[in-house]
Amino acid sequence: MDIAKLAGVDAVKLVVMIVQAAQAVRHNKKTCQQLVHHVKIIGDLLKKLQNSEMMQQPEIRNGLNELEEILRQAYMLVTSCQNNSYIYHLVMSKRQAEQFRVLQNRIASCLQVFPLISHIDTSDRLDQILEIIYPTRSQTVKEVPGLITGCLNPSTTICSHRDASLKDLSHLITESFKFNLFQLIDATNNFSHENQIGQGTFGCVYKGRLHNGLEVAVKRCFESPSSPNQIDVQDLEFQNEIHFLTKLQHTNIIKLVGYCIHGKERILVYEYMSNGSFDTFISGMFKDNKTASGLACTVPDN
Ligand SMILES: Nc1ncnc2c1ncn2[C@@H]1O[C@H](COP(=O)(O)OP(=O)(O)OP(=O)(O)O)[C@@H](O)[C@H]1O
Repeated sequence: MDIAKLAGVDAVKLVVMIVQAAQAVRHNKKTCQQLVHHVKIIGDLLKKLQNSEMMQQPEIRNGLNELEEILRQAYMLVTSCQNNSYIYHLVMSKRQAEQFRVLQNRIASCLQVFPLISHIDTSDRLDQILEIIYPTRSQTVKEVPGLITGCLNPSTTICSHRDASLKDLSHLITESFKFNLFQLIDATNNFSHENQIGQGTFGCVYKGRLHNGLEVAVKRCFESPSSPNQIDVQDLEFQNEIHFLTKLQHTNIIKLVGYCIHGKERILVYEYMSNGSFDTFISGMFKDNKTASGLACTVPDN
């Protein structure tokens, strides 16, 4: 097939075509399977992002166009491996090997960009949620507890995302909630076993008391895995949680009091909930017929 004939085919369709084509290859079977493995990952990620409004943004579209171009080449390469001719294989094998190498590199670079795209997408969605919760153009952060030295001045006004860039906003907020590690060591009796009140997927939770007397639940995240990419993803998830909870201050949302980043340590500090466990609290919220979403929050009915 001529590559020009693939011009209108979108990325998801190209992924399907590549997977099918790989089933009929005669040469380079193993290399084709490796390529298909990565192409399938891309396909799954694309399906997840498909309905996101962000996919229509010009900079994302440009990236997608490039991705489609890579996938078209991948399809052509895989179909060329279906050729049965021994002579063809002999003549082309060196060239194909080089093409596979180049494509694998380009695909690997694409895969590195996905966590970033997904991070931007999550931030966009959070902004949309905020818009529902706080429809006013701006709001004063009066409810943010003034617990830490250098905490936000209560009169500080946070503009809505229409007025300030998300980057500036999240920087402004997250900087104001920072704890240092020693404050948390002090609060939790050096993360002692006696202070441990639970454990979740991401880390152990300790009961603690801050200098000002406030009881807190301190979630000390498990150490990041050693692969550099995985650390990036885990850090993005950590930042997302800070970003999300610091922006959402509502009576039915567990308040994030602060966070700490120190070397490999990633720690989140929440208000302590004395009225039973986290699960009890969540099921209680459901009994109230309120909507709950991902991070155990409820959204006002109005
Ligand atoms: N703010 C809090 N106040 C009191 N106890 C808490 C608080 N947050 C967590 N806990 C306790 O720590 C346990 C673990 O909580 P964590 O949020 O880490 O995980 P989870 O939500 O239970 O599970 P997962 O992380 O898998 O979603 C909870 O079951 C609860 O007993």
